[in-house]
Amino acid sequence: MATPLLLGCIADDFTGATDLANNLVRAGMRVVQSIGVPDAPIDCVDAVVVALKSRTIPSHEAVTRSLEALRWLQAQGCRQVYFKVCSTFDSTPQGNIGPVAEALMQALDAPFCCVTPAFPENARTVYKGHLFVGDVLLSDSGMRHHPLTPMTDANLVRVMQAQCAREKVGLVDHAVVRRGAEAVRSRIAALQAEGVRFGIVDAVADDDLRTLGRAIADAKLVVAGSGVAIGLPQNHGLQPSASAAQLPPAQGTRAVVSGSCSTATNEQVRRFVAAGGAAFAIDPLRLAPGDDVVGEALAFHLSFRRKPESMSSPLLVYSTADPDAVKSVQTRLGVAEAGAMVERVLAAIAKGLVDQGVRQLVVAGGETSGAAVQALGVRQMRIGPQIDPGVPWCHARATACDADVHLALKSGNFGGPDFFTRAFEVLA
Ligand SMILES: Nc1ncnc2c1ncn2[C@@H]1O[C@H](COP(=O)(O)OP(=O)(O)O)[C@@H](O)[C@H]1O
Ligand SMILES: O=C(O)[C@@H](O)C(=O)COP(=O)(O)O
Repeated sequence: MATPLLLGCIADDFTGATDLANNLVRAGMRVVQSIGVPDAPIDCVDAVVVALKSRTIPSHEAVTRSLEALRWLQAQGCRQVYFKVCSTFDSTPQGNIGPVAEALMQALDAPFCCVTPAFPENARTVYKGHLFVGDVLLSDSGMRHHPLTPMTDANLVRVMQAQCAREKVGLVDHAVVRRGAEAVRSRIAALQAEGVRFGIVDAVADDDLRTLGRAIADAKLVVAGSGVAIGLPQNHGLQPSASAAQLPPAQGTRAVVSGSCSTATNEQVRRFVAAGGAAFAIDPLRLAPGDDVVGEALAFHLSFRRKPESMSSPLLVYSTADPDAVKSVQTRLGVAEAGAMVERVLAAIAKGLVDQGVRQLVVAGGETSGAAVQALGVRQMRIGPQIDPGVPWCHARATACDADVHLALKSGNFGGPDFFTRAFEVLA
């Protein structure tokens, strides 16, 4: 057997997985991200992040897939399990955070589990159990318009409790966290004595996450955004390391495929187009009757590349739209149907672009990234330099295209407004 893993991670989407892997790498762990459950042991790593696409699938399927990932991680001797969820707690009233967390807790026989999406570096903070995105409550942020997981309640104790069938949810509030790891452990013991088994943990700064990391050094399970990752490698004496971020030199041409409709992505698309970037817009209403939009996008790309001055410029293909436009498409096509149809088309375009020579590809959107990475036939990703908090460049074999590619999977609300141009500068 390979060396036992220090940390086994299960991420509910692919951008979330790279976000977590990025924070672990920066805090000094050797990490491999696997797309789905690996089929063989992975040697010389401290942590493996198993990326699932389980955020919006039916709960029972999310539970089954997460338990499969858990069994593999347990077979690698992992000591602690990290269920990575979104920093905006993206979920539906049915789950899947609660059902998966309960199933993992039961399978691990974990007596208690801390839960926090806090990621202060990306302006996600939790105070009195309420999640803030920047200066506003989650329910007042752009997340209330998310196409698949609109978030309309910022009270995470209430949101988590509504998704749990068995366990009670309590709060480890900031007054406790501020007093240090011992105080957090005492609060956990007090909650357990009351029969509470999940604790939403307040965190408004990185120091709070480091405190939490120390407090849960021996915990079997943690449910969190990527923020808690900064506090776990320290428990194994690991120090931040720069060498973990080296990737092979970048080659080929550049492209961005965007299916995210989040506020940050809308602004990134707007900036790119306003600056004169080459862009192909997808109208979802043309997909239902079966128009060959994939063929049109790829023909557009080929004609763009015929211009010699275009060789180093990225091409953008996007379905990104504002909340009103998304709503109108969903009314015509159905929410799930529209999402799945757009994902399928963008994934086919991503594969087609790599077949046409793109080797540096940014994909915006968690579900979109999941679909694209599966279409490319990627099995494992090496984590490289960070572009913006939560988004690293990665390097992978795209088996479906018989090519090596640099990939950046951008979470919807991550990245600065000029992300679609600056990402490539970081790689160069
Ligand atoms: N114009 C559109 N109308 C309706 N749905 C869309 C449109 N563009 C993208 N979608 C769908 O919205 C969802 C966006 O989710 P995702 O890719 O996870 O982005 P984010 O990271 O911003 O949450 C996907 O299922 C995608 O196919
Ligand atoms: O924690 C986060 O916010 C991200 O890692 C993440 O999971 C975002 O999901 P998407 O916005 O669907 O990309």
